[in-house]
Amino acid sequence: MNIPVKAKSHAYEVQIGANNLTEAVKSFNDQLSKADKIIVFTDEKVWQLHSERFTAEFPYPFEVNVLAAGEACKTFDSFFAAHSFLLEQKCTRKSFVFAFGGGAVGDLTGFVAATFMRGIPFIQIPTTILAHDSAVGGKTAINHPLGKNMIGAFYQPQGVLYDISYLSSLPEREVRSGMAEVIKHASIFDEKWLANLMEANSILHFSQVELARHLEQGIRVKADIVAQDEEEHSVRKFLNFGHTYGHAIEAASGFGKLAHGEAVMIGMVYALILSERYGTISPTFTRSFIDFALRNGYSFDAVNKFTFEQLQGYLMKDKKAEYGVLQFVLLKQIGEPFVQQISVEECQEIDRLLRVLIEEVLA
Ligand SMILES: NC(=O)c1ccc[n+]([C@@H]2O[C@H](COP(=O)([O-])OP(=O)(O)OC[C@H]3O[C@@H](n4cnc5c(N)ncnc54)[C@H](O)[C@@H]3O)[C@@H](O)[C@H]2O)c1
Ligand SMILES: O=C(O)C(=O)C[C@@H](O)[C@H](O)[C@H](O)COP(=O)(O)O
Ligand SMILES: [Zn+2]
Repeated sequence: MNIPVKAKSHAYEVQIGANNLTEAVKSFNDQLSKADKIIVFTDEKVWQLHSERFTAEFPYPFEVNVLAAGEACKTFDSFFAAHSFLLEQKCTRKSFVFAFGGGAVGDLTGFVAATFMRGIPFIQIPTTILAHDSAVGGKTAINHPLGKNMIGAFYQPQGVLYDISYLSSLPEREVRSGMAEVIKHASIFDEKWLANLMEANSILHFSQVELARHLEQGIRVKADIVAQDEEEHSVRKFLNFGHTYGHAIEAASGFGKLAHGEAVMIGMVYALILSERYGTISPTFTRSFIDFALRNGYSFDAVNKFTFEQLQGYLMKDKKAEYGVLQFVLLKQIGEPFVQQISVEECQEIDRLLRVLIEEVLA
């Protein structure tokens, strides 16, 4: 199935299927047959698991650059090393880059492609559930120790080739992390979809067919928003639901300690408590959302490792903040997101309420 992403700067497709890698790569034959070099960026875990299969299925000669797994590859050092690799390989503007891995590989590779000789084409080959989100929409970045995704660019891939048969090797923790972004897409888009997820016995053990349905739906939500607002001046902010507090917890923990989706789940609960004050989300719903999260193995322990004061500096670096005032994505109701300015005092009050609620639920 092909899902169009009509971003203003460049329109492309997400080709999603099972065992579709070879065919999907071949669909770029016109461009790839003219490339002077094809480079694949991947990470050490993905390569250890899938190098044999990938090499057999990838229909062109390529050179591979194996990065450190996880957030460790979203650093300035690995960004610089990736550029060195491309230069050593004598890459030019006629070269073509692939990102074969999860969101970390995709974000790093995209930023390298955006900046190498001021921009060369790249294609995303996502291998995680989470990357149904990260591979689409052209946000590329590395982290700065002071904040998440602080150095980056909007740079769209030429295409996204999603062969979900590669997801079967994901450990449960990464399934959980990835499903948090599915829950985010459902929360900002469709009450029935979220209810369906919340009613599932477990969101960690969907069949391939069910999982594909959720991923396709998530990609459609994202593609539709990116088509309206590629560079996050308006509705794209909605895709940041759960990320203001989530990114603060993720950064404070030290990148890679919490998985991105684990942090976003905490951030979504924070945003729901805040939403109770501005719309029709009820405390009962928030409580049922926490129960749903706990049932599926999400943890809120990270919150109590930090004081609000320790999180505040990271919160204030949220990219949506304007003139020193935080903007949160809240829900009027499920499926109806909006952006609200929030004072630091209110932010601190919600942080306190979150801690009380966690204690109550876990008691
Ligand atoms: N650009 C965007 O729009 C966007 C959106 C969401 C998240 N992100 C970013 O994406 C990153 C998180 O993405 P992620 O969770 O995919 O991270 P990841 O790339 O770190 O992958 C998570 C872990 O799973 C392993 N892995 C990957 N594929 C595997 C497979 N098929 N089988 C077994 N193990 C596999 C990786 O080696 C890694 O250890 C964060 O840096 C986040 O900021 C970006
Ligand atoms: O695509 C977007 O826009 C998103 O916000 C998707 C998020 O899931 C993703 O984590 C994104 O990288 C966060 O962006 P940031 O601008 O807050 O760093
Ligand atoms: Zn995210």
